[in-house]
Amino acid sequence: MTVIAVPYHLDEHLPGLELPLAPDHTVVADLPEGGRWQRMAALYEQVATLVAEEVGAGRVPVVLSGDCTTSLGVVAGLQQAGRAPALVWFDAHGDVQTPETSTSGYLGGFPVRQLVGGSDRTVAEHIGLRPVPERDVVLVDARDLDPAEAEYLAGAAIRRVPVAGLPGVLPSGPVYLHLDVDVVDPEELPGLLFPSPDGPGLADVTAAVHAVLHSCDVVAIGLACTWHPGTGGNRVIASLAEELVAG
Ligand SMILES: NC(=[NH2+])NCCC[C@H](N)C(=O)O
Repeated sequence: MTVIAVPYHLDEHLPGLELPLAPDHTVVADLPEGGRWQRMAALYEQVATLVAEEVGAGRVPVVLSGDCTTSLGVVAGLQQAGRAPALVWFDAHGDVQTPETSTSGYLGGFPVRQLVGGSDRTVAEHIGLRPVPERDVVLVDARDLDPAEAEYLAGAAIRRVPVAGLPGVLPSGPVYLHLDVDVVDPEELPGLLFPSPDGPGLADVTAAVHAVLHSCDVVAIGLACTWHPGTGGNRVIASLAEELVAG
């Protein structure tokens, strides 16, 4: 394992973001002037390069960031290293928005759709990210879907399961395990940017993550620390984060 910190929320540097693990590497980039996706593309290019190097050296990167879009760089890095992964994506949200369908305009609601080849293509084109087939994507507990997301998922090959339904759908090849902490019920994890009620508890999420780590060939992990800085999420999530590096 190797812990990589990317202390950003989208293109915004958050040097004070509390992370639940001490990093071996921290990615900080001089981002160009320009559109937000162009700025994020410059950041994720560095993430991809570092992930590819670490994977090439036989290590499993655990990438900590403040959002879910950093996953674009992680998956591109895995592809560069010859380990094109399936995705097991824990998140309260679907993250399958597009510029046309998003009513909030929140760019952090796009990354799964970008990973399967849709939505805004700026980052994918800049860093050479190839589409992950929809059938290789499992959304775990995406309980908070916008109407356009529900409509898209109803016609897509992406699978969606509750935490307890995971054992039946685990992929057999290399896996990128993504964990947006907002999958956890907000009663147990206050301070989330996008709290979504009625989620699984921390113990159930930890058990499910443990099962993925032990049943799949997990080649990289992304931990999206989507909390407001200063709200103590890093402490609540500490034992779950330790589980990720224990492997
Ligand atoms: N992974 C997340 N926290 N995503 C938040 C997305 C919220 C909402 N679905 C939107 O697109 O605006």
